[in-house]
Amino acid sequence: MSVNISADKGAIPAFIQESWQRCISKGLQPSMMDKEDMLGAFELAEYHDRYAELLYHSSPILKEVYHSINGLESILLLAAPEGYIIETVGDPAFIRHANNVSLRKGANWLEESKGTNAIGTAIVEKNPVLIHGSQHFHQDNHFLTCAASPIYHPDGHLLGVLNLSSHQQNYHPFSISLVQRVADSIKQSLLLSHTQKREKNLYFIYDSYPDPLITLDKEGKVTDLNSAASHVIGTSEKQVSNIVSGTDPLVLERRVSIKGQEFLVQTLGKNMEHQSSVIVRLKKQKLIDRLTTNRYQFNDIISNDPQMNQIISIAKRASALDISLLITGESGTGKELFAQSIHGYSLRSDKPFIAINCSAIPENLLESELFGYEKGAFTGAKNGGHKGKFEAADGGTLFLDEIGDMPLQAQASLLRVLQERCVTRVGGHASIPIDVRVIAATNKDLQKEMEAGEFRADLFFRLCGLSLKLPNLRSRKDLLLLAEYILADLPYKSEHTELTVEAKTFVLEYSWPGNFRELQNVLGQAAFLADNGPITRDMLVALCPVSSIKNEEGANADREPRNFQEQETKLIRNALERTSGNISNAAKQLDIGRNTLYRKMKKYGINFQK
Ligand SMILES: Nc1ncnc2c1ncn2[C@@H]1O[C@H](COP(=O)(O)OP(=O)(O)OP(=O)(O)O)[C@@H](O)[C@H]1O
Repeated sequence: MSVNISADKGAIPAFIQESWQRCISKGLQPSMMDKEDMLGAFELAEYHDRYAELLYHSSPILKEVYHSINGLESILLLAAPEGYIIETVGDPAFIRHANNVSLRKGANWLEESKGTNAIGTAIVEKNPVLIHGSQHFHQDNHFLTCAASPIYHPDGHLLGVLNLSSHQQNYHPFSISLVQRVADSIKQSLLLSHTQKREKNLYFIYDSYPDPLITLDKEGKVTDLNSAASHVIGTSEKQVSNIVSGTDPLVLERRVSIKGQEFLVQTLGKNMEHQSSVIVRLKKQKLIDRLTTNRYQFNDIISNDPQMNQIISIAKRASALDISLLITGESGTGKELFAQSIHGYSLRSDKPFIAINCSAIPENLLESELFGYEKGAFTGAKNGGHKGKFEAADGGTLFLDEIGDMPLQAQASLLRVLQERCVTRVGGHASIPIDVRVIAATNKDLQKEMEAGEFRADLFFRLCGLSLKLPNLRSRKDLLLLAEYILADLPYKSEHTELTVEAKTFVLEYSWPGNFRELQNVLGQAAFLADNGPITRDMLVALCPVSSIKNEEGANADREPRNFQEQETKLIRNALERTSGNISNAAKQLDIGRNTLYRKMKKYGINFQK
């Protein structure tokens, strides 16, 4: 046969003409088959191993389909993506004909081997194809009519090809849709088994998760608990319900006490597959201290605020010097974040970072926690004695959080340790040398505390080799950036989780007394409330105490902007003030284009003078 593409053009589908062209360009000849590419028994067995999952899911389906088309003198074949036939089910009489052209297990039916044919061309086209009679490139195959469909793995890669072949006089228009549907059934079967495996894995993770996990339905009824939860709480439905009762999916964290142990109850969010259920995690709280491994680095500090950036650069320089540091700032401004980053940036970074919250430890235990104790030092002291935090932090950094709350007696002992660079355990005599850098932090005004006689001035000067005062959130110029960062980091965000213009105004106007932590908490709850939609001003207002709205513009600021225009005008004025009238920067902060900003300034009659 000579392949006359132009003569047949009208009747022959374009993809077949293209296939013929490929065959010709590879030097194939319609009248002559190339040498057979046939797998040996051993290689075929290897293919069976490689495609065991496909064979497992398709074999029963192929048998069932064949059963329903039995009598049509046909053969169903499964080929690997490499073109080799790995499974056949068919009419014995037809199988003999098929054998004559190597339409059998082990043979390769890529276009390179067999010219235009349903298996090879479906692999090229990545779509179901029908190749009928003389549309086959090789003359020997003209007696066939074949339909083939690719089978895709649930993750999208080509897993094989399903082919139905018959005598061309038995051609039936349903053949292509039949192979397509069978290929789909095989894919569904694979998908189901993958989902089941995934669910099993998820359940395994849920059940073996080290913290107690409890699942609640939308009415707040307990539907499941993992092994850790049954171990900690017991399996009595009443006990479990008591612990989670009142769990509001919008309240992300609260504390409970179970058998004398403190737990943080955290709502992990909606279970997406069962829209309305909620998973609650109980996280064990260490009351006394946090033996923190160093977690944060300077890179983790989000900032586009000039003042904050300057503090970061000072803190980096101070990291290298082994001086003591005092970090001050309101609660939630990032004092511990800085302390950890400084440690991570210093030459002590491979040594321990130990944090201790001076306000969380009962007064009579603070010294033994800091300096350790010898056996029998006090009632309840462990027999072998105990290392204190100074010894535990040896070589590294000790972070004394809430130093402003340290009792005076402990302050005196701390001063001695800092001066002598040695600790003596409570109840002991030996002086143990220590090499520890101290970083202290407080949200109190130590100056006032000193004036009131509550804080020792000599200790203050010891601690304050350098002081870093962290700005509060309301004075920062990068509030919207922080908000964006927090939203982007939420596990349950969607592409629509963003602040509306009015909500952005609110973020800029609210005074955020709880600083970063409050912003994080409010946005986390709002995103949850928004249920994958935009976060509105109303949602934020509902989550924040109204009394904390900033009051910057004298008498007029007593009231809320009345409408959208007023809000937008205020938002624009604020942005221009913050950027000293720099249009590009203001537009960037507002997340709008420069031209839009000019247009809006004109519209609202804003004439900002630098
Ligand atoms: N600029 C920032 N970038 C990224 N995360 C921040 C930033 N500021 C604060 N945070 C985060 O806010 C939370 C509170 O920070 P941190 O605990 O360091 O504050 P703090 O000032 O020590 O608070 P407190 O005085 O209540 O102990 C932490 O999760 C911290 O990671």
